[in-house]
Amino acid sequence: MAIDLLRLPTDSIVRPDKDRFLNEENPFEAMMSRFDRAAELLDLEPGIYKILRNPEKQLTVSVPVMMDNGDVEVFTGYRVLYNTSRGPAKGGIRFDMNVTQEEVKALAAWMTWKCAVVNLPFGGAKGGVICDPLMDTYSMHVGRTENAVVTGKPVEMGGSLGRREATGRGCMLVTKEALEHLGMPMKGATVAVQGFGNVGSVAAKLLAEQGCRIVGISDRFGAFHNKNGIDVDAAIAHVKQHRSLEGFTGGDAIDADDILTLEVDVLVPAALENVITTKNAPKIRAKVICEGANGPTTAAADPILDEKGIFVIPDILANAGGVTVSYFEWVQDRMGYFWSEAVVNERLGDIMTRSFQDVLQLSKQHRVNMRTAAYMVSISRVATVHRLRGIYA
Ligand SMILES: NC(=O)C1=CN([C@@H]2O[C@H](COP(=O)(O)OP(=O)(O)OC[C@H]3O[C@@H](n4cnc5c(N)ncnc54)[C@H](O)[C@@H]3O)[C@@H](O)[C@H]2O)C=CC1
Ligand SMILES: O=C(O)CCC(=O)C(=O)O
Repeated sequence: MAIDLLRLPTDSIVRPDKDRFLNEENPFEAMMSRFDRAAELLDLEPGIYKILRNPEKQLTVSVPVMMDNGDVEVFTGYRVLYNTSRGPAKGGIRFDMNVTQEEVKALAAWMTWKCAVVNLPFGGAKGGVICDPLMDTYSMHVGRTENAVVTGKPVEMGGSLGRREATGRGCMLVTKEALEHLGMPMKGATVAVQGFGNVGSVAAKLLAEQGCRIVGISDRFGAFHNKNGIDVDAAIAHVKQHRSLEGFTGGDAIDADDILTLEVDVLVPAALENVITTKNAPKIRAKVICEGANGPTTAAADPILDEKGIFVIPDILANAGGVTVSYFEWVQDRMGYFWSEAVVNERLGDIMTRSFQDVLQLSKQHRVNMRTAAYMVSISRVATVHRLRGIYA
């Protein structure tokens, strides 16, 4: 028989010490400490608090793959369904040799909060496995073409126009909102971008189109500074030709770490987790940080950025443009009717702007930073559905 967690006395809850970071770089702990802060401010009831601190389901799988040479290799993969109360668990699969279960758990939780902060009818999940994308294999299993099951597909196969640019576009849109809120003009605002792949290069291009001056860019192979403004199209063309920024001549080469500490209006970390830590946070000189990557700032670095008065647009909001257009892709596939790129971008704009304003309003109301406010918006939306559907739904 199920115990009604809501009826337990509050003092039976052991809340972890929110100021204690066992491992600054453990992404799941980072997620949890932010979750705890928001849950406390929301005065979340004990039952829902406990439910939301744990993934619904975790699976470890062995995936057999027939290699090109005919040999069969078996790869380990993880799938974490963090929460499905708001809808099917959305979240891609990370293909990487270094995936860990803790990382997949954190990414699945972030997908839950990300989908909720932009109010998509999805829960959150993530997977990690080492092989090529699976849509053909999945379609083979179900005996028909299942376009709606995989998002980020080529447009010719049921993908959405605008998906490739969506995450970078979302970064540009929330940066625009943030600068307007802070009374800083977009035109002439200086920007540094770490990571020049899908998210970073598109964010740089779209911010430049809005009048910003991109003074620093970097990727795994090089970092460049140009106080007069980098020609972003030339940098994109360079990467297209050489597959990296190495050898780019449109700026002075600088140390890779220095991209994060340039004196700029806006810093866009769009490469990796855990790049802003207690070590370098005191040296960061940006006024606004737009987190294009998932988890670029450690939880222990948050208070340092707060003390410096840096306005951080948190990852679960800043990079939610990608999952939003993936949602649009799912909707279009289910209808079998596809929107023009202008319609996709307009609807993305509506969602990103409204979500930014929802978070900003709560941040003012509770006098908390944007990250805590974003978690509060998400957690309260997920918690509401648990209450409406019954606590165990
Ligand atoms: N692509 C998407 O739609 C979304 C991506 N994200 C997150 O954004 C981040 C970037 O994703 P993508 O742009 O799609 O990946 P990508 O693989 O296209 O680009 C990654 C970029 O980061 C650079 N990079 C890697 N290590 C670096 C280092 N040590 N220093 C500087 N640059 C480094 C790479 O050289 C590359 O330019 C990831 O954290 C990803 O999880 C989040 C939401 C959606
Ligand atoms: O739903 C998608 O397209 C993936 C989005 C994603 O991986 C993320 O937001 O971290």
